Amino acid sequence: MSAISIQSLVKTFPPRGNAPAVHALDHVSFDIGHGEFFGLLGPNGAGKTTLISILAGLARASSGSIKVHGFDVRTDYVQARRHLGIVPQELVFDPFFTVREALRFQSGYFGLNRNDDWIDELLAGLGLSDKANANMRQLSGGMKRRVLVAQALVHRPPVIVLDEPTAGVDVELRQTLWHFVADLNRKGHTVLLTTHYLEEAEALCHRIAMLKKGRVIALEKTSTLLANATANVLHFKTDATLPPALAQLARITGRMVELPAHDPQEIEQHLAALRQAGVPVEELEIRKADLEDVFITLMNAPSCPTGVDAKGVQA
Ligand SMILES: Nc1ncnc2c1ncn2[C@@H]1O[C@H](COP(=O)(O)OP(=O)(O)OP(=O)(O)O)[C@@H](O)[C@H]1O
Repeated sequence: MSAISIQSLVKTFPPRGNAPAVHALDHVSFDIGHGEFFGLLGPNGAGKTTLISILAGLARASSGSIKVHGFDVRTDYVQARRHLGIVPQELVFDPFFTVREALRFQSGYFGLNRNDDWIDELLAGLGLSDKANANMRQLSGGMKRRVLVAQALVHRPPVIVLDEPTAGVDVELRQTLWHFVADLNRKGHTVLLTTHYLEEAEALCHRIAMLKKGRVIALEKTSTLLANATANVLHFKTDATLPPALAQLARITGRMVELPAHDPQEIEQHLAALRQAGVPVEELEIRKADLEDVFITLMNAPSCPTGVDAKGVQA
């Protein structure tokens, strides 16, 4: 039995006014094993939040199923929910509670009345001990996010779901959060993470599913995705405009240009094309491809799933 099992999940939002129907999830299937740190990646609108909303019981699938520790999130909601700790993307909280009251209230929701020892442990682990009696509305955005993490964990769920937990969060909180979550994972908790920070996904996730327009287009170990990637990236800065053939391949951030290259010959071809177009380059270096390169290559490729068959089932 898997920690999370997703079978041919479909979510279609019906047409509204002039807007056509949206196929937010199109036969998504994958399993997450016990103790895995699993990344769900995809561009805006790929379907990540829709999938997590169905998992959390906040939205209903059009067809297909999700099970948590064998419990169907629809037909066995209470049991499925007990096994899940969900850290939502949005900062939702009751402004009138103190931090401790919010955590006690959430504990009560799961029938846990004497939970203060665990609440104290959570507060300490998340650097919140000195905020225990602060009112929620007095906390900074980053502190509120820490409380949301603690809230998700009050009932010691074996599966933790984090929906973009580091969006708009400073470096220090990111580090605290990752240290804390990685530790929980080492202790055996399963983690499902969605993030737009691919460096974090590369560093933390054992396995990754990439969604594009509601379909799984890659489902692999992180190491396999990286090993199969374009071998090298030509990295440089320039003020000039690239010739169109190169611009099409490049990732351009301000003055910084990154060009994927499969082999030394292709690096030489790129350099020759730049010389021919009179593009001056500064700080030229060649580096190994990272997860962001893999992500961009897969998202720009015509539909060609990696590690999945046509129905989204793992090979
Ligand atoms: N309530 C809704 N009604 C109609 N369409 C919706 C609704 N919620 C989401 N969608 C659409 O479903 C698709 C998937 O959206 P979703 O929010 O799941 O993507 P996402 O991968 O989480 O994106 P992001 O990274 O921006 O959070 C999008 O096209 C979105 O516009």
